Amino acid sequence: MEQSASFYEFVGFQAPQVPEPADLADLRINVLNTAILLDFDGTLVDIAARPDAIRYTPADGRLLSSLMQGFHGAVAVVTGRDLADISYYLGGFAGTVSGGHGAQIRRDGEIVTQAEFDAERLEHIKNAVTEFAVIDPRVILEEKSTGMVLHFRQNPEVESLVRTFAECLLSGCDDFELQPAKMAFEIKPKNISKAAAIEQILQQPEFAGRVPLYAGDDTTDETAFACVNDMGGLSIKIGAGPTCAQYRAESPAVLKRWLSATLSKRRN
Ligand SMILES: O=P(O)(O)OC[C@H]1O[C@H](O[C@H]2O[C@H](CO)[C@@H](O)[C@H](O)[C@H]2O)[C@H](O)[C@@H](O)[C@@H]1O
Repeated sequence: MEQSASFYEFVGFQAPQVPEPADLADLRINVLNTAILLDFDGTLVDIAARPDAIRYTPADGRLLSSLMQGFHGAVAVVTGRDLADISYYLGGFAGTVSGGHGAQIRRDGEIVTQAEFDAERLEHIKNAVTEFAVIDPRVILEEKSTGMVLHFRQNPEVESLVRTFAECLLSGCDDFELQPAKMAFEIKPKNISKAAAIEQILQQPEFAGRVPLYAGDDTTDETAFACVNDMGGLSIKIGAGPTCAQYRAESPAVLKRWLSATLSKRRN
């Protein structure tokens, strides 16, 4: 039975504590039997003012290429971004990419998974959201092939208004749901998740039999952490906040330094 903190305060005990993740600096992995699965925003790149203002540098591209080489192709980027959008940033990255919070998977340049949903319903949702943003331009819209995001980073005061609007729009809707994100609310198909995408990716020959390591920064990454934890894998939370991940890194820069150092140690 779940007990709230006030129950424990009432009876004079402390609520059970989730263990604090260990420092990433203490983690050593074997490149020969580990698969690398990386979230994108807030994990590989720093969070920016707008979705199109991130800085994905040539050094980031080189790191992914080195990881592909070092981990023999067992490297995937698993992001909430639309596949078309993330492909633009990742350019020539040859590894597996999942977009739309698990709705899409691209492997060897081919889309091997595309979530099914009511396309007509999504069109109506997109139209309504677009009208909302015309009436209240304090939100920035991000259109995806599987959904829509309402960003309010520039105007945090509209958060509850945006939430109420989106909740009303989706009330009684069987196939789409609201997903809170960092300074944004996302409308996405139900029954898709990064965890399901990870399970599918791990069946690919390059990944099969390897210990999955997943790094992410957001509440949307918690299902992925739980998934790899259950498989006996490794999970890394980037930044602050409650998490079920086993390790924590302060920032994308710390994670990238650790990944580079892991590759260098392999060569020595
Ligand atoms: O799964 P991720 O790769 O972490 O993607 C999650 C969402 O990231 C993006 O939005 C977030 O990052 C933006 C750029 O730093 C920031 O401006 C925004 O406030 C954040 O919510 C992206 O735009 C979304 O599509 C992703 O779902």
